[in-house]
Amino acid sequence: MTKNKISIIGVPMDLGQSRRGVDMGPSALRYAGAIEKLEELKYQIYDLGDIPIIRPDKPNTDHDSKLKNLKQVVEANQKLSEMVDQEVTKGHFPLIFGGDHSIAIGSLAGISKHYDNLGVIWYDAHGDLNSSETSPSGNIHGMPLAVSLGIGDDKLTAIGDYVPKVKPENIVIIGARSLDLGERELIRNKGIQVYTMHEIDRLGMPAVMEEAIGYLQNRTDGVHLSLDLDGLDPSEAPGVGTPVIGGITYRESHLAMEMLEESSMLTSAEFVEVNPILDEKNKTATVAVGLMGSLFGEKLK
Ligand SMILES: NC(=[NH2+])NCCC[C@H](N)C(=O)O
Ligand SMILES: [Mn+2]
Ligand SMILES: [Mn+2]
Repeated sequence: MTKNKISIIGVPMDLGQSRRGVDMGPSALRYAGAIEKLEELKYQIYDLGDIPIIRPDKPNTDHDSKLKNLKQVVEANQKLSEMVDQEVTKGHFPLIFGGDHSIAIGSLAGISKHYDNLGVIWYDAHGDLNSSETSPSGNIHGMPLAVSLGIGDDKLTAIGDYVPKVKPENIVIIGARSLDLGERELIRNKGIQVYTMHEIDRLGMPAVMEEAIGYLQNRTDGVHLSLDLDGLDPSEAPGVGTPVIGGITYRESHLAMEMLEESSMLTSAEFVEVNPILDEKNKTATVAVGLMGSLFGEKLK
């Protein structure tokens, strides 16, 4: 990692989807020793705590767009984008703890204004490329990557006051195995680079990461890692709200993190979708903290 100051921001958000528990993700990650691990690796940690999320009395749906809890998701992401922006301005590495994946809207809004060509690695079973028209669920956690491309509800795309946040050719999706029809169409039309489980099985993780890193190195001036724990196989990361079998293994994920750290290209990261209520003895947060170790330079010898 090029920076030695890390700013941690927790986002206890579960309003981008319908299962309770993912709002406890930041606590679970802290409980699993995230801060201690990074301190061991000699980083200076600035823990900004968790941002307040206003929970409505009952889940609400926007009448025109069927999006769930739109108002609260917009407010939280606006706040997150401002905080992230400040930390990047200070020269710190922003590390965001989710929360459901809708928080990537705020992370990317805060980070990307500092780069001409921000690269994004989307490590996930899903594409999160839906809009209100294509979403099967109305869950905003299935939309953040589309929103960052400028596609979706104006209230979401306008966060941070500029559109779009990322260019399709600067995105690499890794681990996809559940893509809705509209998402596939968008991937095809925009030429987004996707390594599905098919490519990971066929080429192997080392070749996939080498290719992905080479691809981004040539075209970006910073790279954000958005790691959804459901990218991993649910046998190894069971504490997630939308598990999909046939995922990336723990070992492959460690290797991916190590290769990213060797590339020194990463400028920000987030770990999302940890749901301790659905978990087994905090296994998923523990896996996430292990991966953070590799991402930030922990070595076996
Ligand atoms: N971040 C996630 N876990 N996203 C899951 C999205 C699932 C589905 N594609 C949807 O739009 O509802
Ligand atoms: Mn996912
Ligand atoms: Mn996701």
